[in-house]
Amino acid sequence: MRFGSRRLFVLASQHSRFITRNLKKMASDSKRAKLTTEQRETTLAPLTAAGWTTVTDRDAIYKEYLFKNFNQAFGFMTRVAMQAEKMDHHPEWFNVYNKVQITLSSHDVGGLSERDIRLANFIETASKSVTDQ
Ligand SMILES: C[C@H](O)[C@H](O)[C@H]1CNC2=NC(N)=NC(=O)C2=N1
Repeated sequence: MRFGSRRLFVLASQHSRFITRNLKKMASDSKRAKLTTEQRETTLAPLTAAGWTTVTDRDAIYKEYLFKNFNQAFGFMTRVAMQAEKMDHHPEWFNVYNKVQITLSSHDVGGLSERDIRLANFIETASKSVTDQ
């Protein structure tokens, strides 16, 4: 079978779009999937060291933050809320005065995913930036 250069160009372009689409799909699928055992070992270790614990009755992580007062707690929550909206990934949380209790889990996959790890790491940074003031 012989192809003219125009036909070859069209085929190459289609192929390249096909590859790009599949790579993107694979990347978003893995972000949406539950964490593998190996991912849990590497990504949860630093969070555990920072005080996050795994929840006993479900596949989720939890941490309680204590701030100086309500203003500081709510400032922290505001930062987290804006990031959560940006990520379309939202915490389960409870606040009384200076206390914020946070549970993270991906409802769509029924457990921990990369999005929980990313949000937890953001939350760690946000808590530090608020208490540093
Ligand atoms: C419709 C909307 O995109 C979904 O409900 C999003 C919103 N935020 C979410 N947050 C969390 N933690 N898990 C989800 O599965 C989830 N899904």
